Amino acid sequence: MKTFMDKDFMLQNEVAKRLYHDYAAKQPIIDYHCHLNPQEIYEDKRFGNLAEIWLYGDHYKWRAMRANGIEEALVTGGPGVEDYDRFLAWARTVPETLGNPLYHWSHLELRRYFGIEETINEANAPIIWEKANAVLRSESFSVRRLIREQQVKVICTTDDPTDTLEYHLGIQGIEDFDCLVLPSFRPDKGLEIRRETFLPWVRKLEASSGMSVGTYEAFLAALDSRIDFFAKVGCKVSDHALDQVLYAETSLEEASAIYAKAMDGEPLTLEDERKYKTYTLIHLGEAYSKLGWTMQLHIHASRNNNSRMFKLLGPDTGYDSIHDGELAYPLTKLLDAIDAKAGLPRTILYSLNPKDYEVLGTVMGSFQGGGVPGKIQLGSAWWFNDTKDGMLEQLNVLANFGLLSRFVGMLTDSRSFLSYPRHEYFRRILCNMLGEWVERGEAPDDRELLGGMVENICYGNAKRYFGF
Ligand SMILES: O=C(O)[C@@H](O)[C@H](O)[C@H](O)C(=O)CO
Repeated sequence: MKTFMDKDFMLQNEVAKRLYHDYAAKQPIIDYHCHLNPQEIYEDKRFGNLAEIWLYGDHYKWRAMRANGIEEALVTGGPGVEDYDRFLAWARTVPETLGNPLYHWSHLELRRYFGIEETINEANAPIIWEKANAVLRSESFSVRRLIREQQVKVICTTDDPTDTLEYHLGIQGIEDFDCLVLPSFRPDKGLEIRRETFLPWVRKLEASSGMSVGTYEAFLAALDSRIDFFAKVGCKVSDHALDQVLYAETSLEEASAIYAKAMDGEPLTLEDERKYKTYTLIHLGEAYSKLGWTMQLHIHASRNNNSRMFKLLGPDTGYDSIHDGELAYPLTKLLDAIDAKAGLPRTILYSLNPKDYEVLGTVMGSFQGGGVPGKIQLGSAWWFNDTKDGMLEQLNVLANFGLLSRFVGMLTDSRSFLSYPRHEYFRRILCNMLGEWVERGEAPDDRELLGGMVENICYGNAKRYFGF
């Protein structure tokens, strides 16, 4: 019987062990999509205790705690609730998460950052709390030190077009920090024309660009000016949440009239939204293509389902789920329209719904080319799918429908600085899958072929693909 989480964790054969230890483990990390706060990197934040760094923003853990019957005050905090109380509630929950990646991630994080090998449970909570906090209090434990020690070479945060990017600019001036911290252009609030956030956001765009937004064409010009600003700060990636993929044939005149209705506070129909989003996304896709940026499309999330808790806690607090909806038709039409305008940019297609993988795996093939290896990517197993089974499913679909060897690999998509072991988790799963192919005689035991593939998927492909 294998020891829990030893050096060969999740590596079930000799080829897998060799591929991981000799190739994957040595590769630096490019985390091209996450939700880390650039201000905390710039200020080199230190953390007061394990609850602060582990529980303050991680809605993955919050969901598990709620499912375990932990009262909300101990999940997201409340009057009179001490940090240790929250940590103890999490320590009580971890044993119940066995089978969920949180069990593996939590133990990996204690090992990798704190050298703690105790099993997480209520009995061990005091010693874990004491040991981890002693490390957190040490002079060397800061955000930038964490990033450096994990060999993270690129971080792409998720940023609103109206953001000043002051901290990204500030980080560029830090001499002894060799990690690129780049913004990602995420204009969701400028696309959601039927939401109450739209008009206030347009005013923010007007202020941040210093440009008029009185007409739709002026709005697009203001957006373009923010794209240019982001590019000057080093941005190479855009990102869109397409909770539903909408497409409708339209024109500048129609989109302009819809924008004018929105600016006058008039109600819009779903058809209006389809047309507005279509024209705006085509415009943005053309801009991304001209800049050589990568366009990420995050499809089929159902967000903030619990309206009662949304009012209390806001977005990204663990009340989301997998959405479904029409995909093949609107997505192929949208991608084709962008491609016809200026050639599709490098595009990564993520879906939160694994039933979409085969559709995405074949849609990819309709738009490859331009001399760019892996130009269109099937995005890594996202959010609820970044489990062992979910990662294997995405890797197998990509291998069956496209070129696994050209995959740009894993990302953390996290708000926590302790999440880089998710890359290790992915790398171990990838190496074990390839090792199993060799063990079954389905792949040659060719060190150069397999080792090179592993190094590329872990790091090399992303470095070349994004142009970091
Ligand atoms: O980028 C997104 O929209 C999602 O990843 C979302 O931010 C979610 O809260 C998340 O981070 C899941 O890992």
